[in-house]
Amino acid sequence: MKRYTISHAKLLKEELGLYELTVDIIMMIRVCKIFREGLGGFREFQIIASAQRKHPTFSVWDKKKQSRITFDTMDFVAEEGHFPPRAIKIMQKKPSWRTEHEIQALWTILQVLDSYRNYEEPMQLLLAKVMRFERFGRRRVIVKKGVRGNSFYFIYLGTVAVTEDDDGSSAFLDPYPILLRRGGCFGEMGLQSASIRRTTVVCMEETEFLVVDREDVLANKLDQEVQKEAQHRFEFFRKMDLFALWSDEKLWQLVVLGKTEKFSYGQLISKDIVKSSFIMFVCKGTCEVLRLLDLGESPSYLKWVWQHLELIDDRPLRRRFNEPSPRERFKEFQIKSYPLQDFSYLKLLHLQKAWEQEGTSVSGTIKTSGNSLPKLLGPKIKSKLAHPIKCPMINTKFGELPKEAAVGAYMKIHTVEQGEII
Ligand SMILES: Nc1ncnc2c1ncn2[C@@H]1O[C@@H]2COP(=O)(O)O[C@H]2[C@H]1O
Repeated sequence: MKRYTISHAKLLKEELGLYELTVDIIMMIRVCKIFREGLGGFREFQIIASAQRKHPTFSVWDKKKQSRITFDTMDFVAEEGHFPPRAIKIMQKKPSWRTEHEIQALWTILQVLDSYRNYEEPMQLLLAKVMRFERFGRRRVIVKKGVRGNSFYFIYLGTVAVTEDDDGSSAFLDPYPILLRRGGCFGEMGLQSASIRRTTVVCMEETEFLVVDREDVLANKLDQEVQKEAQHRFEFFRKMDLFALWSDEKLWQLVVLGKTEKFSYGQLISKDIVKSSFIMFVCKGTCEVLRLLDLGESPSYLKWVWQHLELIDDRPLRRRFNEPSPRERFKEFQIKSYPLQDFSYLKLLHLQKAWEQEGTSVSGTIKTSGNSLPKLLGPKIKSKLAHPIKCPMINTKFGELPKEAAVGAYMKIHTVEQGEII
């Protein structure tokens, strides 16, 4: 009995020791976490704090506390483009701890982001309530293809690339990676369900994000707003003739793949629609498709400009631009005049044989009009400006062109109406 009592006490002591050790470990983890968070904030401050401050701080004597309170004005100013430190501080708080006033302040700052403004105001305020701030360096993978994810990201500063590989390395080798910049967003599917990521997103430079986590979305009833918006998109597609034969299930798959974007009057939607990887449906309003007629890309414009400049400058015209020889142009014309596919090589062989048989020379039959200058303009310009012109030049495909003469014009080629597709 005695022996049993001793061993029981020993066991109890051992268990207590284990308990104390566990408590110590938990305590240490908590302390480390607090330090980490503190240092994170300090690092952000160091990055953001400007090197040249005029009147960075001022202090007042607090009578109650009998101590000096120091106030750093730079806390309220962000270095150009960075997320303001005051907003970072608000975003470090739990959503439920953020006051109405703070949410309103965040809402104002976030208006610079196009993708944020796309949402209706109630949704914008809810997002401001739950967002957290993150900053990551170049090459950091934010979302990994094939991995389940439940966060949605707004880009406040910097650039990310969307890639098909797992580690995002292809973005640094690809001459034309898919890039998302300030004001863009990605991972929106993570808001509706913890879905598998379709692509990898990697930072191309130091990038600042505002992140929305799914658990915060659910806790703050944001999912209802997201659902409302998705329902709206579903109804829009349902009315379109194009999807008349699609089942509801298929249409929902399309709905979750897309997002609604708003553009103001005169705002550029896409610089080169041919290179865009999106299909756009116009839900409201109209937009215009313009074609740029870049005169700098036109050899005849270049020739025309130089014809006029040579009159002033008195230099040989042909030296100025790399126009192909008439023979080359004729060959190219004959090749192009063949219909069907690109059998250029065979066509050229065939043509050469034909010329050999006929014993004709192509250059003999073509005359260039390049040296024939407009007679009327000549004397007038010459008499006005007898000295050579010095002006900044740009290099084009066909030779040098005075910078001022590198002009172009946009031509409207189509208007896309509500319910139509780009
Ligand atoms: N071609 C693309 N252009 C821009 N963004 C894309 C493209 N493909 C995927 N994405 C975004 O990259 C994200 C990767 O994670 P998700 O699949 O959750 O959501 C994806 C989209 O938000």
